[in-house]
Order: sequence, then C-alpha cells, then structure tokens
Amino acid sequence: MTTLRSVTVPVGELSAAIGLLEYLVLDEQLCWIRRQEGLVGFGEAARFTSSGPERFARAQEWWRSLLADADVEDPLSAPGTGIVAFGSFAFSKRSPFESRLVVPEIIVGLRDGAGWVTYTTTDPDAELNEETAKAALARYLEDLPVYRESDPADRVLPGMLSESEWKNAVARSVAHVAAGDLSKIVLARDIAVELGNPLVASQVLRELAVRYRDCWTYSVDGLIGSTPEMLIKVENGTAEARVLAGTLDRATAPADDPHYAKRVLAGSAKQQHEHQIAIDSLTRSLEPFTSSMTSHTEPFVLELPNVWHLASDVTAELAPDESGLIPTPLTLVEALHPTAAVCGFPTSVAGELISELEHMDRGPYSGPVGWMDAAGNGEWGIALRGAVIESPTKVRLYAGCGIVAGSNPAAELEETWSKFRPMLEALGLDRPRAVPVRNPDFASSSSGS
Ligand SMILES: C=C(O[C@@H]1C=C(C(=O)O)C=C[C@H]1O)C(=O)O
Repeated sequence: MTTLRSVTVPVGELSAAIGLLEYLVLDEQLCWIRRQEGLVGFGEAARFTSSGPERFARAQEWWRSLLADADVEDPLSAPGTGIVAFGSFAFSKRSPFESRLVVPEIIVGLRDGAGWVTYTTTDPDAELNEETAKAALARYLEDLPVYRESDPADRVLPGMLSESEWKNAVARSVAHVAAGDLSKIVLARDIAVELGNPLVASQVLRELAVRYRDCWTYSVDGLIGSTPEMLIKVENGTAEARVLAGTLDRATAPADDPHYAKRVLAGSAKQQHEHQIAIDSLTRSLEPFTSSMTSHTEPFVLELPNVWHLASDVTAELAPDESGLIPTPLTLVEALHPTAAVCGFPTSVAGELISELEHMDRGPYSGPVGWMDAAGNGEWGIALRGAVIESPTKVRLYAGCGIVAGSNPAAELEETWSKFRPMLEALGLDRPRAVPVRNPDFASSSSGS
C-alpha cells in the first residue's frame, strides 16, 4: 500500500473576485467549485478504481487504509484541508465504468475567502513545506490557459436512441406507471458532440462555474459538468442534501409574468407528486443515520439560468454509532444512491426498467461525484448537467426526466434539451435545428420506428 505524505499551507493571495477560477487552466484537472470557492486539484498522488455492487465498500476500505498509513501535516484542520480524494462512481452496479477515487498531488482550496495549498506525495524523501508546496503548484501553472474558438465543423449527433425511439420509451414508462408497476421512473438519453478542433476542458469548466454559480461545477477524469443537486454534504457532523424534482424550461417562459415559475411548478399536482416521491425516498434512506432531521414543509423554486426546479433542502445531525463514530460521507452515499430523483420509485423496479428502456450504459452520469477529506467531511453531488469527454474531439452529454402518471413524451423530450443546454452552451454550441434521425452506430433496433 502506498504511503502518502502531505502538507497543507495557508495562502493569502487568492483573489476573492475570481476565486479559484484562475486555477482552472489544465484539461486533466480535478475540480469542485461553487460560487468561486471549493477545491481544484492537479496531478495524482494515489488512485483507486472498482466496479460492481461493492464499489462503495471497496472505496471506503481503500480510503481508510490509505489514511491509516499517511503522514499528514494540516495546521488548518478545516473541511477540505489535508489529504482529499476526488471521486466519481458509476450509476449502476452493472456498469463497466470504473468508479474511482483520485488523490491529487496539489490542491488549491478556497473557503470563506481563505485559501490554502495541499501538497501530497508518495516520495519518502520529498521536503514538505510552504516553499516546496508552492513550487509544486507553480509547475502546473507554467503554461497559460488555452482558448478554443467554435469551429464550423462542430456538430451535435444523436445518441443511442433517436428522439422518436426515446419518446416511445417514455410512453412505455408511462404505461408501466399506469399499470401500477412503479410510481416514478427517471428516463435518460444521450447525445454526442463532435468538435472540429480539440476541446479545452478548463475553458468549459470556467464557463460553467461563472454561469452556474449556484451549482457545483465538477471535473473528475473527463467527467465534467455543473450539477444543481447535492446528494449529501457532510460538514462537522451535519449532513445536508438538496433534492430536486420538477422542472420548467425558462426558454419558453412568458417574459411578463413574474409568478409564472411558482404558479406552474408549485401549483402543479404532477410536479408536486414527482417531488414528493424524491424527497420521501431521500429522507427514508437518511433517517437511520441521524439523530434529527429538518426540511421545509414546502419545496422552493430554484432558479437556474436554463430551468426552474422544485427543490427541497434537508439538514440532519448525524448520529454516532456504538463506537462513537459518525457515518462517513461514503457510507451515506452508498445508502442514498440512487435516489428517486435520478432512478425512480420503487428503486429496484425503476432500475430494471431503466436498463431495459434506455439502451445505454449511464456510466458515471447520475452517479455520485465529489470529494471527501480525512476528517469525514465531504460533498457528493449527483453527476447531472454534464458530459463525458470520450476523445479530444468527442463529448457525450446525458440528460433525463422523471416520468410519472400523466407525463407527456414530447414535453419530456423538450425537457432533456433544456438540461443539455448548460453543457451545449459551454461547448459553444446550440441546439441543432435538425438532429439526424438515427444513430448509424446503434446496432440494436428493438425499440421500433
Ligand atoms: C435526471 C436529471 O435531472 C433530475 C430530474 C429532474 C426532473 O425530472 O424534474 C430534476 C432534477 C434532477 O433530479 C438530469 O438533469 O439529467
């Protein structure tokens, strides 16, 4: 097992105006940014990968033994200081996608205006102090950030299902709900973006972090995006989640009606029902780990640049177990994933139907993405509004919608476009006027038309 050595040093000079964004300069960077604060990681000191149903338990075990052997100097002892692992987990236990934890060599962190640098290495002889930490960071910042211009050859291609095939899958989902097989299923689809010149991931991340300030902008090994949904955040023994379900596209909203979102979202029995299923499933799974839990009695309307969502924040005090330890973020992630917001209810029925109807492997999309530190703090969001970089010129985007009784396939298809929009815009693309009807690579034609 690798022995890690790490030092954290405070740095005063991070500018509050642009915060961490000036450190988003490389393509392979790790990041977790909200309102210009958070963590940016460079390089790699340790890595874990796993797939299958045991992926969370194995990750937990790896992290525990890695920390048991580590030699850490962390005078700040705040959430996100000391050794930190970024991670991304597959949505499905059956996915071939390798779930992973990555401990970067360098982390630049910013929290409440205070900055720090953590330098982590496996080198037993490395000198660890403020000077060497800053020198290691400086090596990553030597090259100026590159900018990419849109190219006339950039184009959007269909994913595994054509639009009409996906609408058929939505109709079949509605039929399953009507037959009483389940009350909600979240059906997703993919599209591919082909670029005429190579992607600059750091530029996409900067654009997302600026435009979607209130979301969590993430980057882990080619999985990039900006999610509005917090699966679980743990800070000093308190857990918080932000549950979303119920969506309204802002692009088609009347300009002269300030109460539109509240009326249409909060006033819709369908949206309220969809939201209630999501919040009930989260609180039921979280409850056994808590001594107290609070959430608003009514959901609020979360306003994002592309859509409005019905949202609920849940806060809970975590209860210590018999040995006096509170649950780790990964224990909670394993217990909560997948929520009804991204899978459906009942979970197992929805999960089976998703693999039957979507015709794709979700990979890390809608799986947990985030970070954790050695003290048991962490933030794990749900990897939504994102993309997987498949090659320097090919990016795959994913979006899904909660289907309940009364869902309309054409409206759900439109909703997926509103959820693709953050990433399409950050890539310098817009919705294509006409998407080719069928994906030539799609071998199976089992879902008709
Ligand atoms: C599945 C996605 O989003 C989820 C589905 C929502 C809905 O159906 O209203 C809203 C937010 C998310 O929980 C996605 O963005 O891909």
